Amino acid sequence: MQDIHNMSQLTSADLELARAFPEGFLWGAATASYQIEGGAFEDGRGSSIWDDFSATPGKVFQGENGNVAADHYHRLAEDTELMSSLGLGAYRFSIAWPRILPEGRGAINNAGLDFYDRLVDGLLAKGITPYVTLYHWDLPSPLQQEGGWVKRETAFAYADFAEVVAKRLGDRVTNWITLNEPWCSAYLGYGIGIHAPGVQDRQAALDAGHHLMLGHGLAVPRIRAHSAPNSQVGITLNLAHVYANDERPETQRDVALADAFSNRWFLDPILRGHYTEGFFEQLGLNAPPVQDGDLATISTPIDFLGVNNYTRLLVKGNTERIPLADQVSLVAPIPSACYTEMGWEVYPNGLRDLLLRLTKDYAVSKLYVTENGAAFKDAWNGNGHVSDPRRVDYLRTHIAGLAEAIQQGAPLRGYFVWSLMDNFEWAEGYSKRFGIVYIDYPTQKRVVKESGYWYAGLLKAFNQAH
Ligand SMILES: OC[C@@H]1[C@@H](O)[C@H](O)[C@@H](O)c2nc(CNc3ccccc3)cn21
Repeated sequence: MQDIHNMSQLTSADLELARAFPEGFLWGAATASYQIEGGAFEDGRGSSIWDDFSATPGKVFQGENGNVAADHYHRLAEDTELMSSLGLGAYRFSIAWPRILPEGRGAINNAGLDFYDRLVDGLLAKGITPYVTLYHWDLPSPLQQEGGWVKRETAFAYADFAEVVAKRLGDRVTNWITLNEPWCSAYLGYGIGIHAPGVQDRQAALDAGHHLMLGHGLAVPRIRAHSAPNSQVGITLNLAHVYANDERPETQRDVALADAFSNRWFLDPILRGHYTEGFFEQLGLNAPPVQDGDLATISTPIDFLGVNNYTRLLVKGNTERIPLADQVSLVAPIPSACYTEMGWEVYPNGLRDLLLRLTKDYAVSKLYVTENGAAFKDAWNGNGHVSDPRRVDYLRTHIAGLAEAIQQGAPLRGYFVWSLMDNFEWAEGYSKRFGIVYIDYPTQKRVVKESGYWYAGLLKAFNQAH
């Protein structure tokens, strides 16, 4: 891979931005197993709920699936070389539970562990620090057949899975993320059913959310027991700062509701040891099946909070009726604002303000932005690189917000751009591209985008400044 650092077109302001970050700040990129690996039926891998969901007509854009994806399963050497050429300090990836325990529990598939062994060793050989997400939504199908995350037993199966992986990789992996976005797993997967497993039952979402958090709490000590003493364990939550569209009382009321549903549902149990007061009533639902000791387990101390953020929430109070927490009306698209291909408003200050709120309201010792990025209409004409100026601007403005947050006291230790490469975007299939590297799926060619050159240049400037 040619040295791509010299091709970046950084402005003098970009160089100054790179220098604004403290020594030791970690720059990385993130992916997830089902979204990039492919190799869906190889070397003993079992089926996941996303294999099943993708195979269900009407669930995924054009019936697309992760059978091949970006074929990462067969391209470890090429892709780790690509990461190295970008100058990444870290790489966040997830473990496919069905590769390790095809039945969800019981028999271990060593070929699955061998794949991640090779990946970790490849990263370390190139000086790239692995950040391992143990669960990024690909629950083994047999566990869903028993009820999945609405069943308490799944939390215990997850902790067993986490220990199997930590036993194999814990001598080399020192950065662990138990879950990616339990809010999405619970609400999108079990509440409104637009993600796997496609259940539409809001009470089930609460129950699943509780068991996901229980699994997190059960797994933390199991991971620590098999990792080096200097290891750190955290969890990644998708969070968004909530803004009021006006000063009306109903807007203030709905801002609190939106914050409870979007953020505090998981922040409060994990970091404060209790659910938000009145939360279940605000949803018009029953409490999940909390057992004695659960909240103590869920709030077991963690070393960092991973934050996935892409946009903000702008709330306009509803005067006609008092909405339920998950039915707050958001402000319609604003003519003067910019939106990504996902329909998400581009609002860089939202990431800064979110990090400052977390610093102010929650006792987090360390924060990482474990995902931030944007989908735009990227095209490649078959030669040269891919021009994606809107993504360059998205990254530039959001990263500038990180520097402000650090300056104002946020204990931010690193940033992972979503994503290293274009990939399977869940129900959107391959129609949405988030990568800083373009994937030409018919040929599986990797084409660094303008944003990839820019990010590589920023990382080089940062390294030169320290
Ligand atoms: O949608 C982009 C990424 C996705 O590819 C990742 O797998 C996932 O971790 C991820 N989370 C968000 C933010 N959360 C979210 C909220 C509503 C719908 C979908 C995602 C964005 N993304």
